[in-house]
Amino acid sequence: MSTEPGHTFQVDLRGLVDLLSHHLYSSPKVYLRELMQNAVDAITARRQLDASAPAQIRIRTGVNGGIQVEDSGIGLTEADVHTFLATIGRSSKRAEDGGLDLSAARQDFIGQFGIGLLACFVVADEITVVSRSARDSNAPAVEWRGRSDGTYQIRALPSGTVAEPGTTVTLIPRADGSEWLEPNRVLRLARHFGSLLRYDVEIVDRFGDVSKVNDTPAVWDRQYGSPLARREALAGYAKSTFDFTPLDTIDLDLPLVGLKGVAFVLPTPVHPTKRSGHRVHLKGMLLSDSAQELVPDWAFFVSCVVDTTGLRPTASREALYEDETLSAVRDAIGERIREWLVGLAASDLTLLRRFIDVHHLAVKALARYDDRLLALLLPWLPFETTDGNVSLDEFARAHPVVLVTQSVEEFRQVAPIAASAGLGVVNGGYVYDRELVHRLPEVRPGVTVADLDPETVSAHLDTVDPAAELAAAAFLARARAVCDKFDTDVALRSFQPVGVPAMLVDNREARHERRRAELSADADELWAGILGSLGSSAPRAQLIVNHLNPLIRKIADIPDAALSETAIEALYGQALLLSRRPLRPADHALLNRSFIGLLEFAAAAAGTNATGGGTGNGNGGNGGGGPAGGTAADTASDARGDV
Ligand SMILES: Nc1ncnc2c1ncn2[C@@H]1O[C@H](COP(=O)(O)OP(=O)(O)OP(=O)(O)O)[C@@H](O)[C@H]1O
Repeated sequence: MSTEPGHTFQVDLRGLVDLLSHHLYSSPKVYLRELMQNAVDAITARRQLDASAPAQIRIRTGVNGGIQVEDSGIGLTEADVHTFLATIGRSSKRAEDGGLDLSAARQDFIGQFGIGLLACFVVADEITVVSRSARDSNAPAVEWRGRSDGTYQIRALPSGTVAEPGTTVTLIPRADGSEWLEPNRVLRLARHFGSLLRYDVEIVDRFGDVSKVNDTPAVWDRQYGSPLARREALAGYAKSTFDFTPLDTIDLDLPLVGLKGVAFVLPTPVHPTKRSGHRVHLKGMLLSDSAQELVPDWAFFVSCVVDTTGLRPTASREALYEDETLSAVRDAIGERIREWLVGLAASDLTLLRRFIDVHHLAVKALARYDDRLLALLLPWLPFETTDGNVSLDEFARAHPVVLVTQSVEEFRQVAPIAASAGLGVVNGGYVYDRELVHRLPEVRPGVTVADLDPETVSAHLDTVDPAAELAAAAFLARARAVCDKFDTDVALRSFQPVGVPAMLVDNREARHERRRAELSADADELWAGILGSLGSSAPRAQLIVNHLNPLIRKIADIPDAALSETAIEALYGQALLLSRRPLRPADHALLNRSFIGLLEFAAAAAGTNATGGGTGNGNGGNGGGGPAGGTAADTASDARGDV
């Protein structure tokens, strides 16, 4: 068997550069980060040989329209250049075997992938590296000239050309890259990425003027005259960096991953789904100003800025690599934020109240998963209740039985009536609220929490005396017959406010049950069977008619059956509208029918009055023109057909 000769992959560098520029990096600006990072790493490497070696990084702008980055780092021999610089994917900063096991990347270096220099081809057609090694003092200085088409030249320089070990990288811009190398832009970018770099970087323009890049030590590491001065400095930093003055600042310090920084508590509410961006520096270099993975989801009320040595970047170096370390860091930062909240509850109630005012939604989201926080903060959280917007503790003191609605509309409709009957109701319709209120007894034993159901409301409303109930018997029987069609019971009660003629109390379970029954009626045999087997005996809705309401008293006295039925349908329809629940087609038909029916009666009564019939209320008898004789009812049923 003959063996085919082996071949080597060819790499089209232009294609690779396009790939990086358009898909790996978010912007061409990263070229400067890569250059600064290589310079810092080179100095780190040299200092490992000689702790007193100079640490200078100088960026010269306006050099033939491009830039020059000089460092006093470890430098490269000709062999190093071939091995590391001219081989894509090879890096001197990984384990000795050069493998891609990222966990083996040496702790001290920022780079590790061996592709960073390629980012320079996004803005430059040609990169020149002149270097002299600090490892081998006899090795000549070397010049490498690489082009974006993948070709490079290398030559040894005459001795004496480069006085000191170190490296100088020169970029000459591409036609479409010059804006990124323009002096002011370079200064801004260098400060953006390099403010916390551990070695000083300076920018020298073509007039020789020098600007500083670093802004170290980090604002959280500086010495201040007093805690107040520190607080103010941190607040000033948040203002200039994030454009807000924080409610408070939480120090972050996780020595195991060399992480230090601060979490700023946002002064305004944010939507729980909108996660704030965090500024993450890796060994001083800014990795991202919008990293989201750093804190747990629930902590959406902070924006952090941190510098860490222990986390790893993705290859684009614009996000954090998701691994166990990152997950542990996230948990630890979460724990720190939780401790801060616990601390507030113990020692700074004013700030806690301000925090809860702004972020109660966040805290509610958090308390669902965290029993300790639940115990600590649930009593402080505000809820919409029949006593107004109050904390649960305050509410539970006034109401040993806390009733909670399942929806906002249920609360809107029932709350005033329940309140006047002495019931304490919490609006459970907002996100998390019902779940949290139900957990109150865990925190405050002795308090009872129950869902508000139709029976509870009607049981707390005043019953009417037997004589009045008897007098209304005919009306009630008719009302029950009418409402039975809508799976609704009818009860007569006295309640406040007097102005409400009737209310419909219902719950979601009952509504689902009715919906299921409707579907099962319309479905074919198989589905009807399945839906039928899902059925349960959910409570029926209840139309509670207010005996104190003057209109009800009048309606109860209407002798005419058709008008009385239309009036009952109208009452039901109005209560339905007040309940603000979604209307079904049958509900629309009912509203239409009763409205048109009432208009018919009103028009007929007006006609009777105008012709001088003199029958008083115009709906009392079956006499000529009276609507009850059939006209209105017929029209109403016509209307039913139209819908
Ligand atoms: N200023 C410099 N001084 C000394 N060596 C350098 C310098 N710049 C680059 N190198 C060498 O070239 C190699 C490749 O650099 P490159 O920026 O492409 O990748 P890297 O820094 O190793 O990893 P990353 O892709 O994560 O940046 C480096 O590993 C290093 O050995």
